Amino acid sequence: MKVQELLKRPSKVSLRDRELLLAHLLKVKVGEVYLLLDRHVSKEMEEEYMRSLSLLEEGYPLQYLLGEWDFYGRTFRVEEGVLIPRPETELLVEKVLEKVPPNKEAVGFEIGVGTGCISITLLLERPKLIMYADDLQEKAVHLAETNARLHKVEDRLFLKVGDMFEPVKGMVFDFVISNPPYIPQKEWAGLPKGVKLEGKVSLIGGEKGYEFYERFAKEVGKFLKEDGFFALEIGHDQGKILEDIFSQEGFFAQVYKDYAGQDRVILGWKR
Ligand SMILES: C[S@@+](CC[C@H](N)C(=O)[O-])C[C@H]1O[C@@H](n2cnc3c(N)ncnc32)[C@H](O)[C@@H]1O
Repeated sequence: MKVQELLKRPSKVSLRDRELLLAHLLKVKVGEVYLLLDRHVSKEMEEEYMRSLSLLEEGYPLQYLLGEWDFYGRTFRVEEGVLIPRPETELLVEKVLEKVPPNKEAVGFEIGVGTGCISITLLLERPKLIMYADDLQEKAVHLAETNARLHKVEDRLFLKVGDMFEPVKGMVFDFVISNPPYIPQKEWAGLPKGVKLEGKVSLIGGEKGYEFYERFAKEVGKFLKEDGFFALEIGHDQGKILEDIFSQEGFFAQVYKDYAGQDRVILGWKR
């Protein structure tokens, strides 16, 4: 069977995802699939393609099938149970890059490192930066270590398993960053099956959804230098409530919307 026959097989999986899957199996870049349309594929590859296609049709995430996904123009390993990097999170990275000049020697801390896509991107964009990062899940910390080695920043990323600020007690930072879980518990049941594979601990923020920020707001002040700041990804409708929470704890806070016009990032400073 030829590549073009595989690609033409009717499926409810989008053409783009089928191209990505084929590129992965053929070990080429996605743009090169169309140069190989006349290539014959082995029986094994045909079977693997069909097996993968069935999984995708059942809602299994393409990213977990591929074992990798792109964030900010770079490729990161991904694994079930750890959040797949999202394009929306690039805005959080951009806001921090705007505030940390390219040659500044700064030290940052990320809570909930996941794949490591945020910290590793910041380290690659800012060569004098040092990052500390933690995650409740050991699996995430191991994955972030793998990604840090892949991108050769392992000597500037200090990782620990731990809860929120516990692994960095007594330290102060130029900034603290996080893309925490922020979905309310009641929405869990309605999430697509594939999204649930990213794990409750990655996604669910508590009954209200914003419990992480309430805890964070009470503690972050102790971990920021006088001119330090924090930057957090937030849910599309959480801007107002979070501005109030941070203002009550003595911070200036500003909400930024994403390209779809939804609340997406909050930045804050000590007053
Ligand atoms: C939404 S995911 C973000 C992952 C990654 N930073 C990203 O943006 O792709 C949230 C991560 O925070 C971790 N997490 C949740 N609560 C935490 C806590 N209290 N302390 C440390 N990590 C936590 C989860 O295990 C998960 O990996």
